[in-house]
Amino acid sequence: MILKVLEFEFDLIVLGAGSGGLAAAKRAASYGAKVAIIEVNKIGGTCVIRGCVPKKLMVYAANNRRNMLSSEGYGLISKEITFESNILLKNVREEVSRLSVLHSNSLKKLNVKVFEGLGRFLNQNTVEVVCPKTKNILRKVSAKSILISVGGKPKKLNIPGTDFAWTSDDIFELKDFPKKLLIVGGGYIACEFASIFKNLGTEVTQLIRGENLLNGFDKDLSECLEKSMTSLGINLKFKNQLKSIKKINDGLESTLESGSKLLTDNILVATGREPSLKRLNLDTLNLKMDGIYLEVNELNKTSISNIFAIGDIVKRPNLTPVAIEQGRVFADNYFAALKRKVNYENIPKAVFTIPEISTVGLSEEKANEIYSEVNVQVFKCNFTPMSNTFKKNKSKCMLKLVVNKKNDKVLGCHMFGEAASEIIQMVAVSLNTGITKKDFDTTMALHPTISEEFVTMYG
Ligand SMILES: Cc1cc2nc3c(=O)[nH]c(=O)nc-3n(C[C@H](O)[C@H](O)[C@H](O)COP(=O)(O)OP(=O)(O)OC[C@H]3O[C@@H](n4cnc5c(N)ncnc54)[C@H](O)[C@@H]3O)c2cc1C
Ligand SMILES: NC(=O)c1ccc[n+]([C@@H]2O[C@H](COP(=O)([O-])OP(=O)(O)OC[C@H]3O[C@@H](n4cnc5c(N)ncnc54)[C@H](O)[C@@H]3O)[C@@H](O)[C@H]2O)c1
Repeated sequence: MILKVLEFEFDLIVLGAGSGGLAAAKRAASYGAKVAIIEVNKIGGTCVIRGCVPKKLMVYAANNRRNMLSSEGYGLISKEITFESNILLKNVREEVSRLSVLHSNSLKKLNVKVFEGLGRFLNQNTVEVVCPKTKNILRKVSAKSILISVGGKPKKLNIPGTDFAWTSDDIFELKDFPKKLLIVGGGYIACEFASIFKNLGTEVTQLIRGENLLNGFDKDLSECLEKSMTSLGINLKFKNQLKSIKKINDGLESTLESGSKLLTDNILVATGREPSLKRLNLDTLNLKMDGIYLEVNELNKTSISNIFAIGDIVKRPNLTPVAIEQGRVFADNYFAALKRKVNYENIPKAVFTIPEISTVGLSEEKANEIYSEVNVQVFKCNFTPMSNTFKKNKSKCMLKLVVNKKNDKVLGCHMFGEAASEIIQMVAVSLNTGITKKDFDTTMALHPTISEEFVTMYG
């Protein structure tokens, strides 16, 4: 019997040109694979277009204004600081477009074929590209393997008037900042935008369903952030929920579970994200699911052997570096037989509030749960950083090490304060090599810095 070898137009189709998809397409093409990438929006995905990058640029704006407002003690006196939000928003959009073009150009250089439109499955080797507006089918594309990297979208609240509220996607389309804003949620996006808007002059109320900010982070971090946000004048309302939204003249009236009402210009709902799988026509494939996520094995292979999935559609930390690494590891294994695995240990995380939060490894609570409280030792210090000496706002910083008493291994490192994210990136390297508390103690301090406290903390 002669087996017929199927001919496909491409070696790989990548669905979605975001953090993961771009990384995988570029790496696969660098091995000589014939790659097509399908994108329904701008090239770049959530991180570049409506996530990490535009958000961080806004954080820089907020940080600058905060410093300008509190620099009199340093002899820096500015009579009036006006914030033209339209300028910031326009500049951010221009930068994002520039980065999108850079990504497109690098795809071109690598001979990756870009199809603009919505990709959806016809079968396990074929995808059709559809115009999202007219729904016309533009093209059919086939490949030996397909990588799904379509990312996620914000969850909406199922309450009356929900469509009046913004999600994070809408923030980057604004022409101006609102004067009064209600933010719903206590996670990453809610805290980051509460900090951005408040530091740029908006009156902010934040509504949190639970008792703490940033559930799952070390308790000391969430407590530090709560104190700092309160002292900044953010109105934090815990153990309350949004029940309905009504449009009143130019504003929005929110009714809360407690019965009280709030009038603001706008509402930002930041209550989590979900995989964006609905438009892929996945019913034709019957892929196995893991709850709302696609089920994959450790090589990111789905239940169909030539289809892979990475990024925010799989049940792993939904962060850009994770999506990028999954994309690269997929391409290294599939196109260069490298036998690599993604290392999910000690993923550093940061919440870009002002001051910011960063963390790597186990929280004190998680370490106690795993190793039992008697085996865990905590080293912690709180102090006012020198940079705040002449400032009115004397925000403190907090540094913490969680150590396994039995073998002296550092299990977790947490920080609240300026440059916390920059510092924790380096600590993550050390944790991955199994650093002990003694290694910290025998490292010379760099003075005067905030991070020197990490090597001078004694129990
Ligand atoms: C406001 C915000 C701030 C964030 N800040 C950070 C941060 O500071 N640090 C960090 O590490 N992470 C951050 N993240 C998370 C990070 O952006 C995501 O984890 C990351 O972008 C996921 O990459 P991905 O490749 O899975 O998907 P995405 O980057 O979302 O890319 C998916 C792409 O697929 C496209 N697509 C969807 N469906 C189809 C289809 N059917 N056909 C064709 N194309 C399709 C989409 O248009 C999109 O471009 C943030 C997220 C948000 C929302
Ligand atoms: N700095 C960063 O790395 C960064 C920044 C932004 C987003 N992200 C990524 O994007 C993801 C999504 O961010 P996010 O802030 O939307 O999600 P999140 O999971 O961090 O926080 C969601 C918040 O909404 C609350 N919530 C959920 N359902 C609710 C409901 N029905 N009513 C009221 N509150 C509700 C949760 O208790 C939680 O406080 C993050 O988990 C993270 O992976 C990362």
